[in-house]
Amino acid sequence: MAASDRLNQTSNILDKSIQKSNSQLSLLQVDTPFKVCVVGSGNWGTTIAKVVSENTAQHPHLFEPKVNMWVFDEKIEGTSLVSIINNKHENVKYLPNIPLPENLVANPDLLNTVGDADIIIFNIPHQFLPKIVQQMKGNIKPTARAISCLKGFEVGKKGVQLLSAYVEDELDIPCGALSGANLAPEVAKENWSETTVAYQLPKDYRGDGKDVDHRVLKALFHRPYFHVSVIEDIAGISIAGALKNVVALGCGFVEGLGWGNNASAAIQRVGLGEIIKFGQMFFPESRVETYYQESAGVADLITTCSGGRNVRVAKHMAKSGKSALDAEKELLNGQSAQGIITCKEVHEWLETCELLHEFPLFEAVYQIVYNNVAMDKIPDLIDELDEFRVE
Ligand SMILES: NC(=O)c1ccc[n+]([C@@H]2O[C@H](COP(=O)([O-])OP(=O)(O)OC[C@H]3O[C@@H](n4cnc5c(N)ncnc54)[C@H](O)[C@@H]3O)[C@@H](O)[C@H]2O)c1
Ligand SMILES: O=P(O)(O)OC[C@H](O)CO
Repeated sequence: MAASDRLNQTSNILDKSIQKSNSQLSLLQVDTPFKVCVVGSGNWGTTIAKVVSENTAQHPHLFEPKVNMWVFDEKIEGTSLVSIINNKHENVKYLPNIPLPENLVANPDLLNTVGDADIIIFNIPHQFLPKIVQQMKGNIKPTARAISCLKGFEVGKKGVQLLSAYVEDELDIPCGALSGANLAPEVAKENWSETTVAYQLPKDYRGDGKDVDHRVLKALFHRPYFHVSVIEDIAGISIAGALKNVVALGCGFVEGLGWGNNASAAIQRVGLGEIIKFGQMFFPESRVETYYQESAGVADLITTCSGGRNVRVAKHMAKSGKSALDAEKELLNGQSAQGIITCKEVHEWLETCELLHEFPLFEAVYQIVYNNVAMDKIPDLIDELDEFRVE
């Protein structure tokens, strides 16, 4: 077959698959279209807001087209970021050079953004979550449903908590999660990638067509360039998403030291073992299969360790001798590398449980970031306690 025929055949297959998925969506009906909002407008917040706004515009029988995005407003050369986004349809600070849909509306008023929403998508660096959730208490629809796109944990009086569980407890609404191998700039440019959404129907599920279910979530997040698998394992995808950021810091250290790909692969091997162990130990409801079957597992570990912000910040620390916070500030223009906070949260939790020795890589990353332990000690720190090695 000639190359042009093969190309035509591929394009026909793609067209048919898009037609099939559109016709499945037109069969999906809801009583009243859901109103969607996004809390957060950083690099990933704005990207996900773009994704869902494209879908709400395309499926008005399922969703109200307008999507409100809460913006923690700031001045950019004297002009408010909110007004720049709404006039220029671009988030010039956190997602420059990406045109945003006109039905995506930036809103600086948190309560006005979330007050009438049926689906609330959380997408902010997780250190800001408690303050935001406190403000939202009593100011949302009791029937609202939430999805957390955050990667991290909440460590407090209740021990180590998934962020989705924290939202559920604080706001008394069901909350699922979205996590995957998703570097925001690539998704924003509409380069193909996959993601995983996890959601469990709540006890007070109001019925098909009346409430959010897996099909509604697929319709909300799936795009031709962003393929969504919807599962129930909220814990599995959230643990993998949070902890791969700590592993990525470890990869950045060895890469910054100039040790190359083998060293980075070794860190990822040990890291994956510790991620799975952490899940089994503290969240036994998480499924080991999720780590290798879903985008939110190994695939996210690989992409983050290849080109994410955490690995870049750690490399910069290794090369410049700067602290984690200084490196983050210098490289990321207001964005966050969540591994810096997550390794501290993990350390505090494991210390409370007297289990630091069970997670040598996580602990080594913490000691390097917070106690100036030399990066080139990583192999010894890991080797001492690496339970996967045969003596
Ligand atoms: N960027 C990515 O590639 C990516 C991909 C997948 C998941 N994630 C996860 O998504 C979550 C959000 O990340 P992001 O990339 O959108 O954020 P970001 O790192 O771009 O952070 C910047 C955002 O933080 C906001 N902010 C700053 N100070 C604040 C304050 N005091 N209160 C509230 N907000 C404040 C800024 O306004 C801006 O919206 C994180 O948990 C991250 O790990 C990120
Ligand atoms: O850029 P990072 O390191 O925050 O990683 C981004 C995403 O979590 C990758 O899926």
